[in-house]
Amino acid sequence: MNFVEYPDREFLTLALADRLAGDLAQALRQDGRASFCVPGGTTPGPVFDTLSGVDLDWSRVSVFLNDERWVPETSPRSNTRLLRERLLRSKAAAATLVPLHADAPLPEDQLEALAEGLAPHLPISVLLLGMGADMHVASLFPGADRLAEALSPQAPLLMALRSDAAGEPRITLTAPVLRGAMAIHLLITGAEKRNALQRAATLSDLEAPVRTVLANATVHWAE
Ligand SMILES: O=C(O)[C@H](O)[C@@H](O)[C@H](O)[C@H](O)COP(=O)(O)O
Repeated sequence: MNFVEYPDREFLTLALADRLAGDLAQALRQDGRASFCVPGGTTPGPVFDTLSGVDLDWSRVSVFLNDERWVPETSPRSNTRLLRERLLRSKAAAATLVPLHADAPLPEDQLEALAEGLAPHLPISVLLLGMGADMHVASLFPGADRLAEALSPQAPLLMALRSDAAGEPRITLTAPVLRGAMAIHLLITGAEKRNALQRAATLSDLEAPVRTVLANATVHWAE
């Protein structure tokens, strides 16, 4: 793991957006297309704001979430809504959104169709992840009902998981899909998450699911 500490959050935002844009540009040069997998939650908004204005051939970039909360897009908890409002606008409006949500009561109802839509965009060229203070990434929560299966090398691309900490049911990319990314960046802020990351070193993957991507990740941190 490569740990990069920034003087403040604004510095982090600009430097990380620059790094992600560079990785995406490299993937476009190499493969003619790029896939960009991003987190929801509260931390990445400013990075999305900056990236959305970056000059890049966004028309050849597909964008999808690490995970989605099974709520309608009108909900303030919808990660898809966050993506549309903060990333897929300005220059990045030309990117293609690969959905991780559809209108159905349960994620299981749509899992197969969503996985079929996602498969052509894999492997992930550039992966950005957030992390909770409980050391979850995507919706791989410690204690989630099907966590062991989602961490296993044989896991399907997408799974529906439930855990008390998550609130609503989740749909999430699984560990092998996340680990298969060409470039992996983890964005965390604040002392609590930094301490959690240090603690993860002494725990198992089931206790600290973030471990599943750490070996090849660059961690970007600011207070
Ligand atoms: O839907 C989600 O909740 C996310 O994709 C999740 O994995 C997120 O990255 C972490 O929970 C950190 O969230 P914060 O940035 O809000 O702390």
